Amino acid sequence: MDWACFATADGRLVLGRGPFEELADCPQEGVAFYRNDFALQIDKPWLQPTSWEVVDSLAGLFSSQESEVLWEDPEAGLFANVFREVMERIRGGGLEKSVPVVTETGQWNGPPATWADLPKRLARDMRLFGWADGDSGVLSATPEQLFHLEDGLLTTMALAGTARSEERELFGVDEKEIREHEFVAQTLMAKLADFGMVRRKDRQILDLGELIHFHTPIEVELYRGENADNLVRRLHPTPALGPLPRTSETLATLYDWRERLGCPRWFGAPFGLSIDGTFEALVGIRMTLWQGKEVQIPAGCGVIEPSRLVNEWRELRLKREAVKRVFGFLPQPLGN
Ligand SMILES: C=C(O[C@@H]1C=C(C(=O)O)C=C[C@H]1O)C(=O)O
Repeated sequence: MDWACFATADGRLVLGRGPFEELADCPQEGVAFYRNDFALQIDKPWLQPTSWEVVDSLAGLFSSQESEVLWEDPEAGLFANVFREVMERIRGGGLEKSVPVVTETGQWNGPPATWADLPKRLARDMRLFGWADGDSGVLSATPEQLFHLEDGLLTTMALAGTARSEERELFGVDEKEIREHEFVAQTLMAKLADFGMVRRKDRQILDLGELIHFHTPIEVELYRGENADNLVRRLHPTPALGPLPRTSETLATLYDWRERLGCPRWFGAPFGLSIDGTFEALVGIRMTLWQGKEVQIPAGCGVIEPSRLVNEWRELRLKREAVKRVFGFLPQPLGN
């Protein structure tokens, strides 16, 4: 890896430069990035940079140019097949929820010049992270935190349920969206109960400008010191990105659906930073991935029994469009 960046909860953008030392365990001191794939298959996920600094832009990481991208619409038929299989499993009783992912692919000549200023242009609740390795890389502006760990206090969130900002009133009373969200919130509460005293705040609406989500903050006063790797394994994937119930079988079917739909391994995966004795992991969504001339934007949708194919397909497009606007592939709407 050549570089990695992570926007911390207190608003610093930490940029680490390679070569990175790969470690199986979190180092006791200094700064280390945590990178794993969706299936958590990386043996040495901790990456210690040769040097690091706090920056306020990504200038210098990307060559500035007029970016041109030729996007190709994802195939509806492939998604429809997977959607049908998800529904069959749900109706068969072995599954309550899963999260198929559709990836739009394009050919580009490089990132838009605006990427340098991305840190300044993001909505308050979007957190930036990314990395590059030779001619491939990832940049994410994610609204979703897996967890933050500091002084025996773990904070996390349920984030699920999606609509356009204009639909806010109806969204607030939409039973299907509330149910989808509650699956995530209640599963997190149950998983965390072993670790300490769990407190849940009220469900809120998180407004990202173009999209809104239900958001429930959760915090846990830990009974004892917990290891970051164990917590990642315990919590990832939450039902915001993973199956419910989460068993080796439901995970295996999700891996299969993701693979058939061409989902990149980094999508939905945890990415974190250990600094000053705190650790935080974000959930890798709302991202652009690239490899040479190819660029990808994946998006997932939570499917539960009342979900309908056309609505989910629309939600996936909505999420991709929001990502395209954030990353400068589409113009910002007037007024922003
Ligand atoms: C899977 C994504 O987002 C997740 C799924 C959501 C949903 O299904 O409503 C909402 C927020 C995220 O937890 C994505 O952005 O691709």
